[in-house]
Amino acid sequence: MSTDLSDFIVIKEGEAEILMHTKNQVFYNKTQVNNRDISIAVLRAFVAKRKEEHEARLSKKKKTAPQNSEKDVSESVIEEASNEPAINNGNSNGDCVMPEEISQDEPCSIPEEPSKTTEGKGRGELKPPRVLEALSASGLRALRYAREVEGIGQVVALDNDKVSAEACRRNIKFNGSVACSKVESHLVDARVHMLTHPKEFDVVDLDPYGSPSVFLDSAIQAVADGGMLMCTATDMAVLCGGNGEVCYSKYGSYPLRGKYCHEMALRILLACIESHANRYKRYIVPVLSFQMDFYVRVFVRVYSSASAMKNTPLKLSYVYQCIGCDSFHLQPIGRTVTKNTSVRYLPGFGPVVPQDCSDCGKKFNMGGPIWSAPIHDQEWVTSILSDVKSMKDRYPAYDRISAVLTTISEELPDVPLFLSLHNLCATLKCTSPSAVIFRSAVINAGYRISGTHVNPLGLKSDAPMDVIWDIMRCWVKNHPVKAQPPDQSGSVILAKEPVLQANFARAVASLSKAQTKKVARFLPNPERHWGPKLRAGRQITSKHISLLGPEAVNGILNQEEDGEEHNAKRQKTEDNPTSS
Ligand SMILES: C[S@@+](CC[C@H](N)C(=O)[O-])C[C@H]1O[C@@H](n2cnc3c(N)ncnc32)[C@H](O)[C@@H]1O
Ligand SMILES: [Zn+2]
Repeated sequence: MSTDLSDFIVIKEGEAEILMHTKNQVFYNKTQVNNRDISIAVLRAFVAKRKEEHEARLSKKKKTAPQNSEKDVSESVIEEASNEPAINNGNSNGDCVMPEEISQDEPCSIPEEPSKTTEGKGRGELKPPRVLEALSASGLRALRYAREVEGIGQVVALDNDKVSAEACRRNIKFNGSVACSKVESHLVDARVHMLTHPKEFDVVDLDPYGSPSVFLDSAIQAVADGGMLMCTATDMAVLCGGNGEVCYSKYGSYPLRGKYCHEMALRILLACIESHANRYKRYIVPVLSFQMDFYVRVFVRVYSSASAMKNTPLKLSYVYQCIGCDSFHLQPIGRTVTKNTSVRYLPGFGPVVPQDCSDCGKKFNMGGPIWSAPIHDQEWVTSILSDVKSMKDRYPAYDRISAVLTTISEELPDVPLFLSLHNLCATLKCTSPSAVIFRSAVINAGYRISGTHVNPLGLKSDAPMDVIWDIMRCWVKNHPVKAQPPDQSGSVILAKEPVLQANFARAVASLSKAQTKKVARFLPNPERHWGPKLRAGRQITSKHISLLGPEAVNGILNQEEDGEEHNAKRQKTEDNPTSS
């Protein structure tokens, strides 16, 4: 089958160009440029960090074993040859080639037999990191990694859909010699490939339709020690509590429908990845986790250690969420007792809340377990952000990703979930203090407070709930509310006298650094229909409209109508858009 180029349009993102069939048989979502840009930024940081760690290991080894001969050192530690890519992948990617006939079995690249590990012992070299793009569709992401990330090794792109794998191969050829030498495409079930290549990839990227849950067990086994798993989940309705039991069956956690649900989604995904890691005596360390547009994405490093794994229960908690007011409380799963030098691992003390909420008297829902340890490594975040700022032109979604990374860099790292000032005020039926006034009162009471990247109105604080309610009681004393029925949560809360006298005087730290400098932290979507896309080749049904919302579906309809046929049913949908 030869390729007629008039059937294709060329899409360029970053350094990569892909050929998209006008019939749109292969998945491509322009919205995910944010996702791909951040992934490239993290990948760049990973390449640098890995090299740094390797050098530190080398010099430590040299210091602790001065008696060793040079030869011993080179043989007993992982040595470094060159972190340069096999072929310079800067802008000299070679000319684009026209796709010729591509047979299914013909490999596009001419990869040599990949080495089993990239940090080989005794051969004196740190090889460039190997990347697995397990669910690659058109190969756009794999191509961007190969062309844009200096020091990257082989990029293996998988897809179990024949048309997608063919498109990927075509796109590899289309991107020239560097792409051809670095990216290889396989038509295979990603789970089989990952299970049969244990610990062979320094980076595994999962970017599925919907939930990644079925891929996690194999993916966690394919990551090399110290490697990184990157994982997207777009099934936000599941992760955010639409059907708690479905979330439990996929991820092993119950979601709650609080304002913080998107952060909870991130933490459920992390807890789930950790549980898969633990099955293989491994554990994760999150580097960056974010929620954007219609999905969550996490970047975690994966290590093996049976003893470090014992700490997992200390990093997980259940969440009690009051059904009457906005109070929530974390119930850690485990605790430790240290005696002299020995540490005992024990179940957590509980319950951390009484049967009825001590603020409003109502019952609690219990969600989780969630990952309650930090979801980002702030050192990584700072370095990624400054790196992104130093090469603005290389990130098509620079404005959006720098805004998100800025907000993340200011999040309190050790405070899971957040409060919504609007919800607190809705409970009390009072007018809202400004965020600056509320933040000031919290800081003046001796606690910390920050924003959150998932919600412009969310506030993270280490102040206990009784302090938060005391601040609100004091606010209401100066801004009285109309009398409400006595059994309402707000009335119960306001019936108590505050123990703490809130001080609303403006505190210096009440604005974040970004706010002070007027740096953008939340940006609107760049265009309409900035949302999820249907699976490639799918027909649109009313189920899609209810799942994705008419806005997203209308985007697809519009695209199709621009191209070709449209039927009356679709037209009808478009005539009656409602906001999603
Ligand atoms: C959301 S798309 C990937 C998009 C791509 N990562 C990007 O950035 O443009 C998901 C892809 O996973 C593929 N897929 C689904 N199940 C798979 C499996 N078990 N093994 C390999 N590929 C699979 C689908 O065919 C589809 O092309
Ligand atoms: Zn309550």
